[in-house]
Amino acid sequence: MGGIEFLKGHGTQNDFVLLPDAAGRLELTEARVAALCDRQRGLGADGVLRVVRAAALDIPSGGEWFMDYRNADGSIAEMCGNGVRVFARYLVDAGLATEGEFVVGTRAGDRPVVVHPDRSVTVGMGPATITGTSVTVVAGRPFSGVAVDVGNPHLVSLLDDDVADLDLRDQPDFDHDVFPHGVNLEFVNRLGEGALRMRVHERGVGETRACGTGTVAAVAAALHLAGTDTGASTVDIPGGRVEVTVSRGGSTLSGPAEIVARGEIDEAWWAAAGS
Ligand SMILES: N[C@H](CCC[C@H](N)C(=O)O)C(=O)O
Repeated sequence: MGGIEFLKGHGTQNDFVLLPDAAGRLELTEARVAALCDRQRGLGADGVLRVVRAAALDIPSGGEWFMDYRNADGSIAEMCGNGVRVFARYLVDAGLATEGEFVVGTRAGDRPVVVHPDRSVTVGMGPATITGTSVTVVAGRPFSGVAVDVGNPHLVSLLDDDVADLDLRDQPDFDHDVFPHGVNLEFVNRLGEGALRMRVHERGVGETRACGTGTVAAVAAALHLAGTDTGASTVDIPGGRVEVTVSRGGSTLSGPAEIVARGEIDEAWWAAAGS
């Protein structure tokens, strides 16, 4: 009995299980996503990227393919920047898209991508909108932050203390009135002109080694605090380095994307994991 095709990939060590499912037939329950992402019981990942034709979902999209992103806890998020890079990489490797420019559909809207010959990918990340300020509490210490909407919600705290010293093992507290649907929390050091360092505690996942939408939020927040809304920066995350640009017209994220493996999920495991 055949299994269910999957691939494993990552963008700056933010890792994903990809599920080719052109017709959208897989029953992707929260329980199944959580079991797939479990690093002992399942394949292990920060999230799942279902690869489905936009037409199969009746979602108006300028792109042929839609990225159905799920967080490791099974929750749905509007957008995943590192995920789009890996998704685009897969489409080109699978011959479903041509290297160069094309569009990927997401819950946050269409996202133009450029898959470069060196296997890196640039994503048009849309607007990064400053929506206010709020506070987060990490291991008893409060930090003020800038709220940024990148299609998904972020709170960016710029610190003088080295972000390496933060204990992010537990979910930092945040204001649920400001973020009723949860929030991704970024902690950032300025390294100098056009260079940031960041760690992130992701909504629906926990601390990850990278967060694409989070790096865009971090650059937008740093620019805002410097009194502008346009600029570019590298962002060093535990999983590597990305390049971000932010302007009034939108934002871009550039970085590596790798497909690591492909295989089959056991049908009996899939059935049992679903409930
Ligand atoms: N955890 C995020 C989604 C994934 C974001 C991150 N993996 C990225 O690369 O943007 C959220 O719930 O909004």
